[in-house]
Amino acid sequence: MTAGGTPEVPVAGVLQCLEPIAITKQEQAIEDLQALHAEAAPHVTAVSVTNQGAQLAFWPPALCTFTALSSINLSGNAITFIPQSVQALTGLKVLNLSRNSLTSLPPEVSCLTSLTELDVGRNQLAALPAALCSLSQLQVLNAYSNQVQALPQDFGRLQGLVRLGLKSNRLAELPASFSQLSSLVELFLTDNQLSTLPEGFGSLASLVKLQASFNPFTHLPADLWQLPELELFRLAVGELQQWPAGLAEAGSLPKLAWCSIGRNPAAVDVPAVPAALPRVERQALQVGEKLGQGASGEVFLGTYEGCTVAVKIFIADVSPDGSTAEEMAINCAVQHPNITRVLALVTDTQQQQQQQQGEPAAAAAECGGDAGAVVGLVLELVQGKPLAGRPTSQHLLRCKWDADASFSPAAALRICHGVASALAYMHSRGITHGDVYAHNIMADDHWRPVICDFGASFCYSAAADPGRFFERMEVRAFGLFMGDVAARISSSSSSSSGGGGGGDGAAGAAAEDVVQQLQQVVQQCLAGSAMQRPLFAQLEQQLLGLMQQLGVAVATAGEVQQ
Ligand SMILES: Nc1ncnc2c1ncn2[C@@H]1O[C@H](COP(=O)(O)OP(=O)(O)OP(=O)(O)O)[C@@H](O)[C@H]1O
Repeated sequence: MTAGGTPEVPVAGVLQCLEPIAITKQEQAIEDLQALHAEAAPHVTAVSVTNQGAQLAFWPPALCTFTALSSINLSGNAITFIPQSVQALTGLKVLNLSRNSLTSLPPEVSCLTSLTELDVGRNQLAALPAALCSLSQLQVLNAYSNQVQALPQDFGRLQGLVRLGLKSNRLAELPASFSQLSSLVELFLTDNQLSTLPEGFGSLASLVKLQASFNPFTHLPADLWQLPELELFRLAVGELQQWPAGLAEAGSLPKLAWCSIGRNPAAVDVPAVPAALPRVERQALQVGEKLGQGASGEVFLGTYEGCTVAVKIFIADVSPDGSTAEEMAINCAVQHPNITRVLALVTDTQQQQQQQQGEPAAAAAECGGDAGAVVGLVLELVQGKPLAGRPTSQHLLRCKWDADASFSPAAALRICHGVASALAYMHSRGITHGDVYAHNIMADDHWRPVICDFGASFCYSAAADPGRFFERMEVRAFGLFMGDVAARISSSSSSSSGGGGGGDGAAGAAAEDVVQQLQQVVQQCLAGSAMQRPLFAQLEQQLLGLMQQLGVAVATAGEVQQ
């Protein structure tokens, strides 16, 4: 508990004084609690009792006498209801009640007129009260993992909402007023029962991120394709029969850069995993240090047939952006020097037996219809690390780069050329990566980039996409990536290798000229009209031309070729 100007106070002790019966376990005790309460109540601005091992069985009513409170965090307790007296907390701005046992919210929440953030995720709410809709200051509402079946009809009155989390509920439709949420930037609808979105959805003029995979969408409103700011659209695993043709020509979704539509009838089936690909039993693999972890799996250093490799073990049979089986199948289908190479499938016979006996098991996927519980991939080890960190909610859809990340002109060109080459290869086979970000691109000592993570990838029919919308969309993601790399070019960078590192005099001027040209290529990729963007094959050639101007060699696996 913190109070402006007063020392930090162990909150569990204060709450014990206020509501002895509310705490089932108590780990701390302090002296003279009554005096402390009397002194502290008017000043305390924040209370946090969370994950301390001391579970609150219910909301301590006396907490509502702390009228100076602006933040309450009671997440991870066993609270079943919020008392009516909560109405006194008119100055409360942040309320976190996630991971409790709430079955409803009282109408008195409408009195929390200063509330800007409300987190009621992972409870047992069957509905959100209509009273919530009067919270005009509310910017963040998180209600993921509940059992909400419908939103109040007036939901659109929440016009200050910027971030709305409704993942893993039972929503079958959204109210018509939803289109009035004009400030909404991030919307999470993954894993509901939605078969469409309301007409007028295209009025969400601020929407940048729309996560809507794992819904039985059969159709989408026509105006959705006009969303002017939408950059990320996840729509995997649904019933969508057709992706509208002509989106590129119509100037639709001008800022879309990341998309996934895998496992919809509108996508093309992924290729079968080659039968000749070796399989190795999980128990027979030597696995060591963890190299990384993402939403879909954990990656370890391992040994396979005497070679050091990376072993990716999937943590569930679905990932936030699609299914693990499709991710594996697509990764197996692509072979390119700038794409992480699959050496073998990892199987788990024990797990397969458990599944056959009807026991729950961890991730296991049928790859291409062939038998066996495939739980992971043996991958060629990339000697290097991801170029940047994942985007955080603070950096909405933009990777987190180290403050000192810098590239020589040569290194930057090698990276950009390698990625363009890999994406040209993928799109020539009708595959969209779907997640082109610096955090999914690793680079080795020679600045050979390697694209990994096919969790959002999908196959499409080039014939049904004559304007090449999917490719031009992904060119925008590449342009954003390339812009980040170009912004970190320094002619004095120690990343220089293979010539063309800049330096003094004529060489320096040539490097500067090339960097300027690279910036122009970035701008072409970011063109507001998709049809004006170049395709990856052109980009690969343009970047190769820049490398040649600077005398830079293409970096390939294990060697640098002139
Ligand atoms: N072939 C490889 N060689 C070395 N390290 C690797 C390799 N593949 C992945 N890694 C490491 O493991 C991390 C996670 O891998 P990956 O991005 O494939 O997982 P993910 O669960 O799909 O992630 P995301 O949350 O982005 O979907 C990478 O960021 C990287 O650090």
